[in-house]
Amino acid sequence: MRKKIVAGNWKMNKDLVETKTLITELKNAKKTSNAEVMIAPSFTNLWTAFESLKEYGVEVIAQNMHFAENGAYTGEVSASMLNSIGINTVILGHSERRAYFNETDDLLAKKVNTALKNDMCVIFCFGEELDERKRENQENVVGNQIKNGLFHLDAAAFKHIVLAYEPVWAIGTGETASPEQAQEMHAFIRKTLADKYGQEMADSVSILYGGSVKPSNAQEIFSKPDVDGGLIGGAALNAADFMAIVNAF
Ligand SMILES: O=C[C@H](O)COP(=O)(O)O
Repeated sequence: MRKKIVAGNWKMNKDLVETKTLITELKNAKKTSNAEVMIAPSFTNLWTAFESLKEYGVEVIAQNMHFAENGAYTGEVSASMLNSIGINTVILGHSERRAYFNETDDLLAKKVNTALKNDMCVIFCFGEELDERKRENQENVVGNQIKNGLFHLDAAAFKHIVLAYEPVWAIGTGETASPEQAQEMHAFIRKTLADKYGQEMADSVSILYGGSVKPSNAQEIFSKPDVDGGLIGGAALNAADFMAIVNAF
C-alpha cells in the first residue's frame, strides 16, 4: 500500500519562538488519521523541531540542500549536515527554488543523487506554470521535469522518493486545481512512471498534491485515487488548519 503523507512546508516563515509555539500547538492537536505527518521548518529551526518531535511521530524534514558533499559553497547546507541532526528527508525542486534560485533539472538530478547517496528520502516537486496550462502543455512540462530529474535512477531508488505535483498557478494564490484536474495529472504522472519502470513500481510511489490546499478542500482532493496526500504551504502555518488537513484522510 502506498504511504499517505501530509507534509507542511513552512517556507521562510516562523522564527525560533514562533516555531516552538507552532510545534507545541501541533503536539496538543488531536490526530485522527493514519497519514504520515512531516513538517519542514527553516534550517535554523530544524534541530529544535527535531528534538521536540523525535518521539512524537512527526517527521522533521528540510526544504533544500546542496548537491556537493561539502566545500566552498558559502551559505549552503549539505546532506551530511542534515543527517547529523537527524534529518533524513529533503524537499527538492520546489517551484520557488526553480524560479527564484535558478534550479534546473540538471542541478536537481545532482541533488537527488547526493540525497540518495546519503540515505535520505526526497520529496521531488514539479508542476507547470499558468501559461503552460493555458496552452494545454502541462503534461509535456511535468513529464519532462520528472524524466530529467529522476529517470536516470533505477526502480529501487524510488523507494526513497515521493513525488509532489504543484501547479505553480495554484501555489499561494488561493487558486486550487480542481480535484479532477489533480487526479488527471496524478494519473498521468503514474502512467509516466509505469511506462518507464512498470505498473507495480508506479503503483508503489506516493504522489502528493500541493497548491492552496485548505481544510475546506483537502478531503475532496485526497479522495481521488491517485492523490496520496498533500504538500501544504500557507495552511501549514496554523496548527488547527494543518491538523484539519491531516485529519481529512
Ligand atoms: O510547498 C507547498 C506549496 O508550495 C503549496 O503552498 P500553498 O499551500 O501556500 O499554496
